[in-house]
Amino acid sequence: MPGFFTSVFQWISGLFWSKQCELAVVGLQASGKTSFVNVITSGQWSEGVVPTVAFNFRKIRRGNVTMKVWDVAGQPKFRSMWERYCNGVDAIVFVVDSLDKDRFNTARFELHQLLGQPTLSGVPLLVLGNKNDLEGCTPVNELIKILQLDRISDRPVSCYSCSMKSQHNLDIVLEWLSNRGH
Ligand SMILES: Nc1nc2c(ncn2[C@@H]2O[C@H](COP(=O)(O)OP(=O)(O)OP(=O)(O)O)[C@@H](O)[C@H]2O)c(=O)[nH]1
Ligand SMILES: [Mg+2]
Repeated sequence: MPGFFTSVFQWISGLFWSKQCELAVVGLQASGKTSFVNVITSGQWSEGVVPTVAFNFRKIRRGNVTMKVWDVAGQPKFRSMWERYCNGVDAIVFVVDSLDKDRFNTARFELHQLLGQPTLSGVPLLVLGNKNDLEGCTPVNELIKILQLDRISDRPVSCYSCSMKSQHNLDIVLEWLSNRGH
């Protein structure tokens, strides 16, 4: 019986507290953006993802939160599209391969170039240092320095080390995202 009351309470509170959250997921190619979207959509990890061409759009429901997700391609020829998909979202998710040290400078350049767009002023930013299941990954405090996240002062910024493969830290990532809903 308590279970019945709990679920009725959850249903009623869902009517009042249901939220919408629109996200754009960007970052260099092969950082794990599509893997992130797959895992939060279906809870399923799969090695067999193909590079995204242009973008994918997904709509998912997690508890009382409905998320609309733009998964944008990361290859150089697609990066000029990032601003268009980030415009008007509740949060930008920037995914970094935390092992790919050779491309950290490029990731920092592309991130700050994007955030400098006047249309994106104030949009909250979540940076994910992905692939922390692999040995040699860069810890979150180093990523914050390398990507110069401490210099961003015009918006809320968070950074987590995580893994789509092991799903480490995805609970706090989802919690952060649900708090961006309206
Ligand atoms: N070990 C490990 N591999 C991962 C993880 N996340 C993604 N990968 C692998 O990284 C590769 C690229 O993943 P994608 O999700 O396609 O990357 P993407 O950022 O969507 O790439 P583009 O669509 O080209 O921009 C794939 O081989 C994934 O299996 C992770 O957390 N751990
Ligand atoms: Mg992709």
